[in-house]
Amino acid sequence: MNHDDLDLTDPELASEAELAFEGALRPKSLQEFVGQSKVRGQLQLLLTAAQLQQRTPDHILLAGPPGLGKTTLAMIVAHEGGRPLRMSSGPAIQHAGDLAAILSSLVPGEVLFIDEIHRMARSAEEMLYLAMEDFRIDIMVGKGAGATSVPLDLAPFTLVGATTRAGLLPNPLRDRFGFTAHLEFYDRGELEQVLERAARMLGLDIDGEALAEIAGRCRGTPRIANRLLRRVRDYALVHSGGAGARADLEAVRAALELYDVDALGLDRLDRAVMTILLERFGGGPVGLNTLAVSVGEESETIEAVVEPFLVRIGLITRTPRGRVAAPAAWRHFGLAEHAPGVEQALPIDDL
Ligand SMILES: Nc1ncnc2c1ncn2[C@@H]1O[C@H](COP(=O)(O)OP(=O)(O)OP(=O)(O)O)[C@@H](O)[C@H]1O
Repeated sequence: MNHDDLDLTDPELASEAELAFEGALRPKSLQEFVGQSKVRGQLQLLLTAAQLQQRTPDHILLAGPPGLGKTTLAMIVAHEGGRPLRMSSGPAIQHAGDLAAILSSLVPGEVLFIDEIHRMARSAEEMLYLAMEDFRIDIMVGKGAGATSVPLDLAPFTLVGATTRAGLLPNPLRDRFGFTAHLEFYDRGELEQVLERAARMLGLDIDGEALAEIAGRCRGTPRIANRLLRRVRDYALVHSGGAGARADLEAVRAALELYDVDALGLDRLDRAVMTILLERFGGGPVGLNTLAVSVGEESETIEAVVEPFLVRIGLITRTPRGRVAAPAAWRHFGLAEHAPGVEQALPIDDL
């Protein structure tokens, strides 16, 4: 993917170069993993207990917005226990047979990571229940009246599921995870630590003020922090005439302005949602589906990717009657609250 096509603050996008860079940057142990201290403590306990009892750790569900470290944690779970890791994703498992092929080839103790587990086919989900509980699956042989089910024992494994929408998982699946970790957006101090580490690895000489500025504009998300840092590195490199990458506050501001990353780090979609909410609906309340249709996006994306961050930074609130813009939103967009002449909100479609 070309950098020009990449929305710098979209936590779901990643270019090929970026994926390679992410791989190099991924912390390899819980100790190196920055932030999420509660989840880290919980995971450490779960892994140590399993090690003491010489068994495979319980299944783990990682829930939270994109780019907060779910894949990284899955890799750490495997790495800390010295176990092999198999990676797959919900959209790649469209039939029970796809899952059967993966499960039946796992080696004892293997960690199976399924990203976007909420997008797996229903028939596969049902197969997974039995596999998680009894390390067994039933394979259907033949068709129609002559079909029989043949049980197949599996090697004990640990499933690590990742989802941006824990609420979409059926209860029987959710209940089979021994532990659910809810990942939170990172605070500025944590993001500065992520950035400091990445800057060292990139060979970028950057001061504290400059790091703090990037930390404030990356949507509380390490993936975006690392991405912005790379653009700042490019800027610093080019402006030094290739002499060496050194960035200060001024360079960071100039680089991020060039890439349209505003002071709060809002991306195009965030801005589109906020502008519609403020200008067309007079600040709300407005239903999620109406908002999604108005910006031409799936309501799932608005709910899982856009909204959590806007709520977290206090630009919108969720009320029983719909989404409402907070006073800070009017200020950030330089608009007078409940500006005259706004269209009347459409009927509230969903809550
Ligand atoms: N706690 C952390 N400390 C340091 N770096 C981190 C941390 N969390 C994530 N990162 C970095 O952020 C990038 C994205 O992380 P990761 O791929 O694990 O996110 P994710 O939640 O799995 O995202 P997605 O669900 O979109 O795949 C990686 O480069 C990783 O190194």
